[in-house]
Amino acid sequence: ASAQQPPQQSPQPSQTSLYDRLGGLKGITVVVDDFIDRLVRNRTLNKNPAISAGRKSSPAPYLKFQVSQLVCEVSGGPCKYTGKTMKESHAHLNISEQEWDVMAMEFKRTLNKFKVPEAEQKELFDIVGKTKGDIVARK
Ligand code: HEM
Repeated sequence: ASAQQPPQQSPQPSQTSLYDRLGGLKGITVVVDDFIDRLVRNRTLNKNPAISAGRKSSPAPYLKFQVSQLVCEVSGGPCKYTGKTMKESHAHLNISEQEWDVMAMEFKRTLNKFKVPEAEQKELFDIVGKTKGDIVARK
């Protein structure tokens, strides 16, 4: 007998994409809409003059579009993100560690509001967490 048998079954497809579990673009755009609305009115973030100026150059509807495209792409959806890199779009904003935490808290509020399950929340936080090094500029 040969030492190596072919596997009897190919591995099960692990699961549907995060994109599909979020409800596709309909789910993603609704979540992003609420999240960006929270960020643009957040007092702590608006105290940073660079962030406040960035809001003028990038109106909320534009941010909602770009962030939705990005989330769609990285969660396995059919979109192609065509915006700037996270470093290019945030380097001049002088974002602090504390401002990052405020953003994460608002994100959590949005996800809870729409009852996004824990597993999907964790996957989203892992994705967002990877951008921290490019977005946070100071302690
Ligand atoms: C404390 C955290 C964050 C703050 C305060 C913030 C704020 C901003 C501001 C003000 C702009 C517009 C900049 C300008 O026009 O000069 C911007 C752009 C953008 N941000 Fe953020 N952001 C944060 C985190 C994130 C995260 C975590 C993501 C996604 C993972 C993200 C995705 C984007 C995208 C896609 C753009 C548009 C890029 C383009 O113009 O092509 N941001 N952000």
